Amino acid sequence: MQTHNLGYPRIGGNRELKKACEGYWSGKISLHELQSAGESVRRNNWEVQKEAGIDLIPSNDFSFYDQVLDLSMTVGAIPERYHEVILKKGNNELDLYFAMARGYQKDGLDITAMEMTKWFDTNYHYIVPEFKKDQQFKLFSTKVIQEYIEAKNQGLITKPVLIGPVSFLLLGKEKETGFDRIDLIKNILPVYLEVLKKLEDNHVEWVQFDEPFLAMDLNDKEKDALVYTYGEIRKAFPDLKILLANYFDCFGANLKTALSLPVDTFHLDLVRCPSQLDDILESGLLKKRKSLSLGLVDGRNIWKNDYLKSQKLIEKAINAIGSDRIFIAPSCSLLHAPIDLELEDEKGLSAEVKDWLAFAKQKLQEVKELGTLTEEKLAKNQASIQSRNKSKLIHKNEVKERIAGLPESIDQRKSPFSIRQQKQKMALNLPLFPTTTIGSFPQTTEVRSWRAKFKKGVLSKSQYNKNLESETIKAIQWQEAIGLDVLVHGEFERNDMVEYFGEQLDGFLFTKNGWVQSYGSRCVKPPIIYGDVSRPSKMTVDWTSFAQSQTEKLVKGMLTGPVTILQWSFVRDDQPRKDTCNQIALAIRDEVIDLEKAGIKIIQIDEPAIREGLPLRKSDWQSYLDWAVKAFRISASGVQDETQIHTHMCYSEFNDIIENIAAMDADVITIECSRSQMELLDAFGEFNYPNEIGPGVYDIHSPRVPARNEMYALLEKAVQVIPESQLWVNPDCGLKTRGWEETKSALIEMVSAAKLLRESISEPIG
Ligand SMILES: CN1c2c(nc(N)[nH]c2=O)NC[C@@H]1CNc1ccc(C(=O)N[C@@H](CCC(=O)N[C@@H](CCC(=O)N[C@@H](CCC(=O)O)C(=O)O)C(=O)O)C(=O)O)cc1
Ligand SMILES: N[C@@H](CCS)C(=O)O
Ligand SMILES: [Zn+2]
Repeated sequence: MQTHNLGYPRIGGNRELKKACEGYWSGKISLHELQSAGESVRRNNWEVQKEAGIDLIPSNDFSFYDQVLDLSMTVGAIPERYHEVILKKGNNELDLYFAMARGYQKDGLDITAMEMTKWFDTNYHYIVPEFKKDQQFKLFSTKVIQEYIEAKNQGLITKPVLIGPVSFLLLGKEKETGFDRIDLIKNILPVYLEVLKKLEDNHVEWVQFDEPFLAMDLNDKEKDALVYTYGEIRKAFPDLKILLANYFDCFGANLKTALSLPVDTFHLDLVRCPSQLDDILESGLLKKRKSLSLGLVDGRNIWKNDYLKSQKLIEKAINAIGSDRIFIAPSCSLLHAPIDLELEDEKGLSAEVKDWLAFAKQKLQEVKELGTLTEEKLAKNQASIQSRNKSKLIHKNEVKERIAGLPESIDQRKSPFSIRQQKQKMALNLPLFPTTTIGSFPQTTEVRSWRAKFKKGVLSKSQYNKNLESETIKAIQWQEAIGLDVLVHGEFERNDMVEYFGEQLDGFLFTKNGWVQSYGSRCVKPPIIYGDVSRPSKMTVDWTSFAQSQTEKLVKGMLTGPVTILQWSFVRDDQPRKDTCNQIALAIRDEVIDLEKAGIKIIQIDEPAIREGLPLRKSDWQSYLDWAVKAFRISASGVQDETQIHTHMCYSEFNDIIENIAAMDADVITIECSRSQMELLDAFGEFNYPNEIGPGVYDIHSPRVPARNEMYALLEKAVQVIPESQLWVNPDCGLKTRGWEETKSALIEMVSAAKLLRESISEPIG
């Protein structure tokens, strides 16, 4: 048996790449320094994998921002609006690349960024490729070849990783009507062949093609595209060894097509879909000499692998096809795992708990050990597994009893929306097109440094709180001054919208350095849910009440919803996710009720991850949606009719789940909309969505400041779709990643756009 890896985290053990990119963007470091930082991350990653004894190590899994954007650069899918960036004096390929990712607002240019969306059901975001009807492709960036040569020069023959052409096209978006992007397969394939030729010239042995759309529902045309693609690649490169990777779910109905492809190895995610090993072995469709890559080590979670379970799957495969035809691997790229458990000290994670966990580096070790499993290693592993199974830390009777005793009506508001809306209009007295923001204000270096100093014990708790109070007061005063209608406290006390709650809830652990890339240079540190969840005390009431005490205007309470906390944490795997979600929902429900008791009249429960949590196959959607929607409703329904519940979602397509969003029955939903020019709103209009909506008019992912008329134009589009009495005005998402200067300018413009709209509505028609 051989071992291989599908991809390694590229942020660097101490987030070196994040710091280098941000340094380059702010002009603090040179291009050369940025490139050296990249080189050093790659060298280190290759070393770590080599030391772990992995046989086939990936290359081209590194990226300065996103692997899908890298591929858009490789195949020259560069939208026209960026062509000017190339021409501007002093700009290099990376400047163009970053302009596509982040927008470009200098040298007299003002270019919006490309859209960003979720990578399958993960919390990683990719930059959406843009295609036109007559889209031409040509080899533009040779990064994949350069990185292969770079590793080779370091004495390592790597396995370059490329997203396969079918998945690449499907990940993208048609930017004009009248064509289907999968029809571009014939145009794009020659560029892949050119890349493979260059790799072959450099004596490449293996290439990994990721085709994760194999885990989704594919139509016949898409399946035909797969057959065509890999047939052509095989024709052109009869000797190239090809590993075709599918992950995040079963091959399902695509199994027959997949196994017919002329590739050498099929990678299976046996964590998400262990039953597919039987399906494949019993199908009789696996041709002689084809091998299987068994994705046994969970690339999406942090629990130690259960060697006994893995051993059973390995033995089954060996008995059927022999060990020569087997690779051992993680289930997917390790991009989604934190890097190194050894960076955690005992103060954060107790020795008992640490023994239950494996991060990316430890997962490499697991892959290696599974490839050569000895009795001794198995016994040691089973001792850890038993220690976790039997631990007293995990179970809390009072939590289980509360869940078991919940009444049927636990997810019901007192009255239907139409009645609540009237009562809320009376109680809140808001103008037409109320303006608000989504919660966070800039998390400046200063705010973060206070927290860092407080955590290190350099700043006292009272001084830390005083600093946060003064930041909150400034934010409240400033919001009042520019005329926003519903204010927020700014979330300055929060490191992250999930981690902050994880730190306060029982049943959660958090790490010091367990960073995972979320998008570009932005990382998150997902908490670990290891046991039954409960809320030992109020989590947000003090800060919200403090903010409310500073103003006569309404301050919106700000919570993260149960599905999002679940989705953005590493979740225990010893009970169904639904059960864990309900426990979190009750904790949030208690917080909502406490906020109401403290006099807070509007409470937002963010659920940006509801869409992302959808299973990949439509047939599995409804059972997920049923429990996810119910968990949100449990969290939201403990309040009086007059209390207005908001929810917020970003990076989501809503068309196919609009009924379920309506079933959440939030009084107001704010959604990200601006990058898609309000396209996302159509689903709400077509469905006659009954409750109130705030479509985002300001793209908060880009440093560019939208002008009043730009936002006004978006609002004009919105009033075509949504009745006036239901429409709110707000940015796409929170403003924590932005600086104050751009935030202030943009929000002043936004308020002014809302005022203009009010004026235009009040003028008599004709
Ligand atoms: C809304 N989004 C979120 C997602 N997932 C989450 N878990 N949280 C989210 O908010 N998914 C979808 C989107 C993704 N968007 C984002 C947006 C922004 C970030 C982000 O800003 N990440 C920060 C890290 C945030 C954090 O935890 N900050 C800590 C400080 C950590 C730190 O760097 N400390 C420094 C010392 C600081 C100093 O001295 O100045 C250090 O350790 O070296 C905190 O505030 O305490 C990022 O920087 O990447 C993520 C996802
Ligand atoms: N309240 C959060 C939502 C992000 S999705 C924020 O404003 O950052
Ligand atoms: Zn958001």
